[in-house]
Amino acid sequence: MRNLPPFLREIWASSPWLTSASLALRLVRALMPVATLYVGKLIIDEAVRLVGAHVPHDTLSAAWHSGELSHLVQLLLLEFALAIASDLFGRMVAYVDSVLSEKFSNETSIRLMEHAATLDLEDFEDPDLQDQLDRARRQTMGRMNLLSQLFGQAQTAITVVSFAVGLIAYAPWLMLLLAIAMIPAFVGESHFNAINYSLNFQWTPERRQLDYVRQMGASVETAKEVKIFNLNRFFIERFRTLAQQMFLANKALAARRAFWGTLLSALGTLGYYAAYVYIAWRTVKGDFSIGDLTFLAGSFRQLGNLLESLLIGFSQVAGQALFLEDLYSFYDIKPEIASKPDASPIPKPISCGFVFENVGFRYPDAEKWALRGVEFELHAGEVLALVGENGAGKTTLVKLLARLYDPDEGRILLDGRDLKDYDLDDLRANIGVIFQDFVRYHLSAGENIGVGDVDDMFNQERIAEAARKGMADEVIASLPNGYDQLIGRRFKTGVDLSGGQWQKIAIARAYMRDAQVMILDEPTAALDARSEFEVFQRFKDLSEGRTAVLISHRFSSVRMADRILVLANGKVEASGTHEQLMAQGGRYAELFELQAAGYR
Ligand SMILES: Nc1ncnc2c1ncn2[C@@H]1O[C@H](COP(=O)(O)OP(=O)(O)OP(=O)(O)O)[C@@H](O)[C@H]1O
Repeated sequence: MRNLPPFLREIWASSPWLTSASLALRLVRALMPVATLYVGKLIIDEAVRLVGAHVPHDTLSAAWHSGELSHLVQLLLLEFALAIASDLFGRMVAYVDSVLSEKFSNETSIRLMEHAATLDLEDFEDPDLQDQLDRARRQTMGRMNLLSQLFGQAQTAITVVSFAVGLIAYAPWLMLLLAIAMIPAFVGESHFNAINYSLNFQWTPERRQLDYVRQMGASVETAKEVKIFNLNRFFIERFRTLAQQMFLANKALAARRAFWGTLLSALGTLGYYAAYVYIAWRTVKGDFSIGDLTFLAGSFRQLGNLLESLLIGFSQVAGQALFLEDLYSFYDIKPEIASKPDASPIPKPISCGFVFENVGFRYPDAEKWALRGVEFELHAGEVLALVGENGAGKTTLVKLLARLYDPDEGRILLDGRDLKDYDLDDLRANIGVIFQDFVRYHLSAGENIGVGDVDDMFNQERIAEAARKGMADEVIASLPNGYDQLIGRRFKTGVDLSGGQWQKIAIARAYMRDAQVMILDEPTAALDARSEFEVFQRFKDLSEGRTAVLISHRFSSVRMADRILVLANGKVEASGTHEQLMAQGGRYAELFELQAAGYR
């Protein structure tokens, strides 16, 4: 329940106007049932009175002209107006609620995205966080009816009070009977809600797996391989097994809930009929009029239903509010990698470069150090190549440079100051990295390059310039709509590119950034030999005055670098120019020879 106040505050913040309108409409609507029923009682009493008053009733016109019917007609008109107004208000409430819910849900989604953007890469790689994010994401969709439900509860509560006031006037202790009869149903509902939540919570990893399997089984990204390896049946089988377990657990709960729900609500019904018997008896005795009987019986029936729905609704609201926990605990996660309050801007230009001092880093929950005792300098203005076998730690080193992670041991200096002292956004703005698993944005070709510098995203000249540098200009020239061509096959008008063409676009994106430090992490693996040669030739030329890091397994490219760092098992094993390393005859020479031999 403690999540409800912030929830209500957010609803209010998303639109004070709509929230007030919804509440005001509901308040009026809440009083209508009792008014309608009371007018009904007056109608019956009046009709009964007229029966005894011997109104001429041979024809309607005779009765009408006697003037005796006018009060009855007024009452009937009032009842009619109430019925129309009640319907109208009901529809207005539904309209306002749906607009408000939509607005609230959009704003929650935006807030979720904004918060997710502040989190560390480490957080994203944590399966627990992914579970939480998954549940939080569902909240934005699923909590829309919580709003209506919550407001509906307030409305019902007002109606209940209005009925109760009427009833207490006639028979106070009957109210008590009714309330007591409802309690077991309420307790039962609350109990099952709690179980339902914990079941949902427990099953989050499985549900994510289900989503994953479903996506793998039927998505454009996987279709090729799924067909070739005939994986359909494998995925379907896995889905079936997982889904079946969840289905059985949910089914068992639903069955228990239905059984106990029926039993406990029968108690409520018993209370109602006990009261009915009592009212009927008092009417027969002459304490109540026929109108009173209908009013009381109607009030009782409605009050009973309302109390039940209020109590059940209350426990449902409580159940739904439990789910808000996920949303708010997601908001509570704070990133560890952030700028210090007095962070400095990145020096322009960088004069000395980066120094790694005894740097060690271990991925969360990993036993093995990805990097340990790493010491080297990356001088300003040099082109440094990183080589090493798979898993040696090359990409990790680059991630530390861009502060996607912070070292667990040692420190990284930039121009003599710890990297943590600099402004994080400014650091990232000064580093252009293209990772080996770069993103293929299903946007236009121009936007794919433009995202390298979002502030200048629509500057056609700069985009064309970056495309030229990254050799993407030829790719784009061949597209039907040039820079405006949607690429990727997710959307209908999209045109897909070859692996190498995507890479050229990604490289152009890095040039778009125009950063002081350029990093290419194996971006050329899919390029043909000629393109790769050219990319590196240009990379070296265009890196004039910039600091550049290049990761590649192709030694023909690596040898162009000013200096080469050989990484092995998370350590720097050797460094020097191509010639020096060849002369040393270590791992570098060995790998180089291996590759060269393949070409002879
Ligand atoms: N996100 C991650 N979470 C946990 N461990 C990781 C993660 N990324 C990499 N590792 C581990 O860290 C070590 C270094 O990985 P890294 O990606 O830096 O290697 P690499 O030299 O770039 O390899 P490759 O040539 O295959 O790209 C590996 O042992 C790898 O298993």
